[in-house]
Amino acid sequence: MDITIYRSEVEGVATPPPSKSYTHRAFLSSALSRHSEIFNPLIAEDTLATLRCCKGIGARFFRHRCFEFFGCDEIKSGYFYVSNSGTTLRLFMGILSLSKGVSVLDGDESIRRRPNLELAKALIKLGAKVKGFRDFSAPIIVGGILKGGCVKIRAISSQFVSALLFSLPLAKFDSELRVIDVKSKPYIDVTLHVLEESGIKLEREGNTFYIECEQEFRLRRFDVPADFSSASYLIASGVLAGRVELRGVYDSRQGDKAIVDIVRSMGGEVRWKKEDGVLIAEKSELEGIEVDAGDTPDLVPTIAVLGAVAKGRTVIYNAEHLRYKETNRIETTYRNLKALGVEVEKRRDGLVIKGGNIRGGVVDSYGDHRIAMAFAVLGLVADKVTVKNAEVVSVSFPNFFDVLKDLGAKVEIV
Ligand SMILES: O=C(O)C1=C[C@@H](OP(=O)(O)O)[C@@H](O)[C@H](O)C1
Ligand SMILES: C=C(OP(=O)(O)O)C(=O)O
Repeated sequence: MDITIYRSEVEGVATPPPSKSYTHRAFLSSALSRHSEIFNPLIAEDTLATLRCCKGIGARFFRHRCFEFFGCDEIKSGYFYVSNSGTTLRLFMGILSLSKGVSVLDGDESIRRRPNLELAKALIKLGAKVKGFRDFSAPIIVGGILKGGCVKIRAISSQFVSALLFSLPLAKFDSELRVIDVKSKPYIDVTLHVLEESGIKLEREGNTFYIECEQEFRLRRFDVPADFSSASYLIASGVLAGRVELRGVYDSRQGDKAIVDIVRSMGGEVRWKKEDGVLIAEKSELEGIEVDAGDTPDLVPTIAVLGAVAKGRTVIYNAEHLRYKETNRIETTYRNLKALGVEVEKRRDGLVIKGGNIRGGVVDSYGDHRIAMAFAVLGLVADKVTVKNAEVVSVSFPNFFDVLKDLGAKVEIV
């Protein structure tokens, strides 16, 4: 499906979808706990993949006013299809290595390109059996049993650390996990938050985690907060093209709440009344800035489109890990900016964007939800932008185009 966004003003109230990262973790913890209730989870393709995998390991759940879970007695092995979701793949690599049987994990074309080498090596060192192609990209075969112990991991993805933090509390022996060169750190805090709520005990000294063995997950209830990566597209719409008031946006441990400070430092008018969960973004003149994206890789497409409109240069650095996402986002962001006439330079660890000159044109999501949403927002201030393969928004924000339309954007299915 291709979608055209015409230059238009936005004005109104919207509610961003629930957090994808929190939903994955809350579902997984519920699948490992006896009985729990998850309120306001994100229902989108990535989190449906996690739900399917939860069912695969033996959990049962019912959807009524919330998701009510009855966790598995023992972790079942089998065939697990994670669709497009890297988080699901990594979390379940850890969990399935606790099962006696042999499992196969696979996903779509994009998942098959994403590397899992360091996680596979750590799991093998701790007693699991893992087999896969070069870089241990999917399809991967995972078998037990993860025993625990000491391991050091170079974390080009924080998801490797999250996978170990979720699985090692169920291992037979205590573990010591030393993490080096970690990227996307705040996602580890999100993991620790859900583990705390699940009654899991672990100690942290800097980048080393000490994890007790043979623990029990005891999540009872979890309320999923709004997603700040998804909110970033709506905030960007407000500062570029009118006024957007977001509701239900309370504070949480998501690193991507940094979008508020990033937009402010570009000169954007954003007010966040945390206690009320209200965030207002209003049209402003933006100026280019330098952004360290080490902790917030998912914000990069949003920052890049803001940089394309801002006066002066926007430099995004410390973002090598963008190469290992749904697409190589340094490349796909670069290509789309070029297609819209923006002056942009690719670097090993990011992008340099000279803002100001955008023309309409055709861009491609390349099958990446964040690229589709960020470039749709740019359409609000260009003559006319067509986003090819825009249906991928279903991965994290299924009603994105409806929300944009309700805010007044001119959106047309081509
Ligand atoms: O754990 C998570 O929920 C995520 C971690 C991040 O990935 P990396 O740690 O691989 O950078 C982020 O990009 C992804 O969208 C979600
Ligand atoms: C990279 C992302 O997710 P995942 O790693 O779970 O595929 C994302 O949502 O931008």
